[in-house]
Amino acid sequence: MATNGEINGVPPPHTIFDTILVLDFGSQYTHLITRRLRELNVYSEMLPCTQKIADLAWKPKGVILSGGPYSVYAADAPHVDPAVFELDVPILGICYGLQELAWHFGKNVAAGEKREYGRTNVQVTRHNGHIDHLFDGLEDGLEVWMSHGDKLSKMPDDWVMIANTSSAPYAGIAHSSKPYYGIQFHPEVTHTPMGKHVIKNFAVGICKAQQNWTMGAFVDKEIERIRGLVGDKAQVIGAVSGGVDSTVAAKLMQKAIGDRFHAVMVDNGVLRLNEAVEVEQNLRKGLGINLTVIVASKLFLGRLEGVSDPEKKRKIIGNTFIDIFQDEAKRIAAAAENTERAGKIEWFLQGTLYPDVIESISFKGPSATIKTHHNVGGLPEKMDLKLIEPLRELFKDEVRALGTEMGIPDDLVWRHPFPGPGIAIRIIGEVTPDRVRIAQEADKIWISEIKEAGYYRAISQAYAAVLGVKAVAVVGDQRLHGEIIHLRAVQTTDFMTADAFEDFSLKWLKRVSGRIANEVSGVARVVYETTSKPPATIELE
Ligand SMILES: Nc1ncnc2c1ncn2[C@@H]1O[C@H](COP(=O)(O)OP(=O)(O)OP(=O)(O)O)[C@@H](O)[C@H]1O
Ligand SMILES: O=c1[nH]c(=O)c2[nH+]cn([C@@H]3O[C@H](COP(=O)(O)O)[C@@H](O)[C@H]3O)c2[nH]1
Ligand SMILES: NC(=O)CC[C@H](N)C(=O)O
Ligand SMILES: [Mg+2]
Repeated sequence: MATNGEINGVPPPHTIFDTILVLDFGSQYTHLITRRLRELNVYSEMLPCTQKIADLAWKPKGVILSGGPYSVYAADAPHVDPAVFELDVPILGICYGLQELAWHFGKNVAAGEKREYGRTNVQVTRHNGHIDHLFDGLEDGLEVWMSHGDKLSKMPDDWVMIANTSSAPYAGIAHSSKPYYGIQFHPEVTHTPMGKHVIKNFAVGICKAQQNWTMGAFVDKEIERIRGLVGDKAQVIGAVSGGVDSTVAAKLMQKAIGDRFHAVMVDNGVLRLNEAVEVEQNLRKGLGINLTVIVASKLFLGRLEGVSDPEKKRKIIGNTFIDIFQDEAKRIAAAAENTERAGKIEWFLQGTLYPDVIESISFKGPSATIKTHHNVGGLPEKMDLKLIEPLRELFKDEVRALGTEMGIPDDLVWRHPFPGPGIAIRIIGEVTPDRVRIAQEADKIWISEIKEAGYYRAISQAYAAVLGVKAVAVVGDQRLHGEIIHLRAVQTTDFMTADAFEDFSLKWLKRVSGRIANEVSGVARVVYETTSKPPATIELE
């Protein structure tokens, strides 16, 4: 079925902004192509390579075919719908994408003698006396990153070579009369320093896509879209943690439908120190969001008593959260029945981001199972609510830019992520009220010192945890058998891999450790973790 995702006559971004369609052949870098385009303020969406062009009810300004692990000549290799060549728009093939174009036009791709992997230099070549527009401004060549084993055995008819390397004659090819291009290198990775320039030449120079994708342009259109979707009466409910995603999504809802959006925050007793009070201040007073905070620390800590297994802790917290949220939703719904200006609660707000969407639609080959995403344990289905996901087209840095655009203060927009199960997975062993207090107080000192030293933004996530084994210390001539505080600070771009932050001096760490040991009662020692992920994970449990 052809659909452009239009709801109540309100069009989605790909019908408003010039859009470059990225077709994914399964490369681990495909999402980066989309990222680079967005950074150039060109809107881009990714779809799997199996996308039928007839099912696409919007027209892209250009199409990029990504890299991928297959060999185009293999029997089970994925191929683009040939209708893509009838769209009459420019096409750029990257790596597998180049090979796919060559295969379509000439079936002349074969296994190379050896893999070409790593950095190399590309020379830009002239044909008809000039270099190709794809390489405008790159006449002197460029350093690129390659990762392929197959190669073009011969140029297809009607194609010309536009770039080469010392070992590969076909680093760049172009159709002689149509705007079709192929490059064997990966312009989307940072190891190709001028790669973004090549992508810009294609998207802006060749496809003529407008560079008008900004959060300033997005915000008004999204507010209109939400209003169209929800209508004049329906109400929306959403779980809000005070984290970046839910806060930005909540602010957008507040701007669109005011108090018909109901934000619910649950104080589960394992939040950061004073977090619930601060979130309430920031969201309700600062941002005007219709927020209810439910204090349920006793219920959560009661159910966690005697539980040491991390997965059990997660389950208990998740289930308790759902119980509380459902009760609150019923209460809000009952109250809503008596108001004239508003209707039923029909929607559930979820802060799904574009990486979640990409993860669930990316091409993983014939045997792939598609992953599903639930931020809050399948609540909307259980409660028979429709899902509203205003951030589902955005990457995290776009969410931050959108937050700033809507006047959300920097310390909220740049806040480190905090896991749903909170401090419960930062205490090894049983979660007791005293251990929670120790973790919270130590974390407060750790984070405030990090902020004061100017490290907060350079660090992706930092926290203090309780190791749950005791050590001996001497405090005021008294023997203390106390807790060991574990400090963690990591740098990461995607939270899949991470490195321990290494810019702290030992002197600075010693001072902060001293503060924690002296100021937090019950602490005997303080350690800083240097393990990266993998093998470790970011959280302790
Ligand atoms: N204490 C809480 N009260 C209400 N909702 C919560 C709470 N903890 C988590 N949630 C819900 O779970 C979702 C997922 O949390 P997640 O940490 O992934 O996102 P976030 O908190 O919005 O942003 P960030 O990734 O910056 O922490 C939140 O968006 C929110 O809807
Ligand atoms: O909402 C959440 N519920 C969880 O159960 C959970 N476990 C880990 N995390 C967060 O995920 C990122 C990666 O963490 P790990 O390296 O520990 O797996 C980090 O940002 C973690 O904080 C969670 N977030
Ligand atoms: N990175 C890629 O797209 C590789 C394409 C193809 N599998 C090759 O090895 O040549
Ligand atoms: Mg969070």
